[in-house]
Amino acid sequence: MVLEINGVTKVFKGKGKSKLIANDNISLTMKEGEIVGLLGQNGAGKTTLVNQIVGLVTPDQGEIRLFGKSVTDDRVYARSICSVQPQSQVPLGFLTPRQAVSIIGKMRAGKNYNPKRLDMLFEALDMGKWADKEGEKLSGGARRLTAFCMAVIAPGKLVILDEPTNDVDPVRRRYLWDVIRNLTDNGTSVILVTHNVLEAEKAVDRVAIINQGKILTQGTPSEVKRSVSNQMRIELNLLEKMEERYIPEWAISYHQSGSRLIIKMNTENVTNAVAWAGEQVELGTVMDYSLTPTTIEDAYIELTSNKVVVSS
Ligand SMILES: Nc1ncnc2c1ncn2[C@@H]1O[C@H](COP(=O)(O)OP(=O)(O)OP(=O)(O)O)[C@@H](O)[C@H]1O
Repeated sequence: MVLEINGVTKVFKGKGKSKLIANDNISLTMKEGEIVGLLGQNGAGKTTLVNQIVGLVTPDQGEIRLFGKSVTDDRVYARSICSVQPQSQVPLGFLTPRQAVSIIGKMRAGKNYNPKRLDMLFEALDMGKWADKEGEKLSGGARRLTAFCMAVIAPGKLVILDEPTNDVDPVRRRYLWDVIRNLTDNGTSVILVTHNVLEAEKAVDRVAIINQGKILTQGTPSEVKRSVSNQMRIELNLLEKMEERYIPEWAISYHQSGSRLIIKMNTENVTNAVAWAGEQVELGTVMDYSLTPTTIEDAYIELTSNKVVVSS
C-alpha cells in the first residue's frame, strides 16, 4: 500500500478558547498507480491532510504510513517519497521555467537527472514560448504549469497536486490531465486536491469527498455517483434568477448558482422536464438547457452544500 491514513484527527486553536477540528478521524488508503481525488470546499481540511502526509504537520490522533513507514517516525523519508505542487503560486523571480524546473530536477534526481524529461514535459504542455522567459513576466497559468513541472520533473512515488489546473487555459488543462495520467504508467500514485469536481471525475480512479474535516464518502466516481443515481439532471442557463415557487413539483432537488440552475429528477419525469424547459425558453426566462445523467458534481453538491433544497 502506498499510503495508509488511519483515524487521523488534527485540531487547531480557534478564536479565543475554541478549537477547530480541521481533520476528524480520517481514514484513506491508496494503491500504487492510483489517482485519488480529494474533493472539498474551502476550509474542508484538504491541505491540512496533505501537510500531515508529507510530515509538515503532526496528527493529534491516528497515524499515516507511506509504504508501511510511519510519517511521524521518518519525515525525511516522507519528503523523499512525495512530490508536492502547492496551491499557492511558486515565486520564480528572475528564473525562467527551464531554469526553475531543471534546478529542482537536479536537486531531486542528482546524477540521474534527465534533461530530456524537461523537454518532454514542456512539449506535452505546449510551454515552448514561455520556457526561457523570466518567471515574474509570466502569466498565472504559465507559472502554475511551471510549478506542476517542478513537482513532476523527478517525481516521488506519491505526487500531490493541489489545484493544478487553476488559471490554466482549457486546451492546456487537457494536456495537463494527459501528463498526470501518464505519471501513473510507471507506478507513481497521485493525490489530486481540487474544487473542480467535473474535471476530476474524468481524471481520477477514486475520489474522497471531504467536508468539515470528515470524509463523507469515498470510492470510484461511479460508486460515489450511485448515491444519487437513477436520476437525471436538467441544467438550465437562466436569463433571470428563478424564484423557488417556480421550481416544478417533479424536482427532487435543485441547486442555483449564478445563471446556472441544476434540477434533479427521477427518470420517469424526463418528458415533463423537457416540456417545462422548452416553455421556459419560450417565456424568455431560460436561454438554453441540457439533460444528462447525474454527475459526480451532483453527488458532491448534495453531500457538501447547505444550499441544496430538497422538495418534500
Ligand atoms: N495552522 C493553522 N492554524 C489554525 N487553523 C488552521 C491552520 N491551518 C488550517 N486551519 C484551519 O483548518 C481548517 C481547514 O483548513 P485547510 O487549509 O486544511 O482547508 P482546505 O480544504 O485545504 O481549504 P482550501 O480549499 O480553501 O485550501 C480551516 O478552517 C482553516 O482555517
